[in-house]
Amino acid sequence: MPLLNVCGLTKRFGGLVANNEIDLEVPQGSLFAVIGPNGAGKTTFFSMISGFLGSTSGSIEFDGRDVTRVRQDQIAAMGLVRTFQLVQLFKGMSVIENVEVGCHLATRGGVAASLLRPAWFRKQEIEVRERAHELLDFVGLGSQAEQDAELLPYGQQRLLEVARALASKPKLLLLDEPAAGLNTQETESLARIIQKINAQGTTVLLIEHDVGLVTRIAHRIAVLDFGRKIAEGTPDEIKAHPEVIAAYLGVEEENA
Ligand SMILES: Nc1ncnc2c1ncn2[C@@H]1O[C@H](COP(=O)(O)OP(=O)(O)OP(=O)(O)O)[C@@H](O)[C@H]1O
Repeated sequence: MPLLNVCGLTKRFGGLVANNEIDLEVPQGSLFAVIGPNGAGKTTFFSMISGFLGSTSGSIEFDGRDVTRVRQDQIAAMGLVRTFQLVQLFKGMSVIENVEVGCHLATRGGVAASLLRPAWFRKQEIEVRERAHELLDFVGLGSQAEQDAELLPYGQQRLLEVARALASKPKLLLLDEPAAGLNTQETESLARIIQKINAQGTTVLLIEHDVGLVTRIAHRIAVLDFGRKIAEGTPDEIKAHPEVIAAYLGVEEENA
């Protein structure tokens, strides 16, 4: 059974069909990518899967449950967590506090516990801090833990966003253009981090513009164009797919 099973997913904005009958099965444990030109419908697709946007028709099943009409906070609590195309960190907080907020989504507590601070709550606070440190080390930001998150260079803010998303221990991590705005070296280190996340058992679905990155790390790739899925396959199959070459890679097909 796939971890995510999308059937006939469609989104209309007035007369515009942003997603048109998209089918997608993301196997448990895979590193899956969705690519496509600007305006192809990638973000719309992600927003529907993560519950930020209602669909016009179609269905979304996650971890064996129909989540088509489930709210985004409930979907996140089930283990489907996304990052955004534009970095969205908590302002006025340190690097580690940003990750701790993510950790708290996966722990018990509430206002009463944070005021009364019973023993179990204090123990939990220590565990949260330890886990936040581990996650910062994991993405290579361990030495910047106490720094103001807003003062991090852009590439590191993106890594912090990934660490925060991991803090809630997602089953499926959706990464929306994680390499946007990164230089070659930062993209390489991000690629290694995404592979490590996947190797540790988290299923990853990413949207990317950087075809080079995607074909290097993804197990399977789906291609959107004008709201339709025009191809799906392994990186080698996608690189050789005539419709993808014509629509996306912008290169003339050989012998055409
Ligand atoms: N809220 C909205 N209202 C109206 N049209 C929208 C809305 N959101 C997206 N669209 C349109 O739907 C189409 C798909 O947009 P979407 O942002 O999903 O594409 P994308 O592949 O993510 O593009 P990009 O790579 O530029 O982010 C575009 O034509 C866009 O203008």
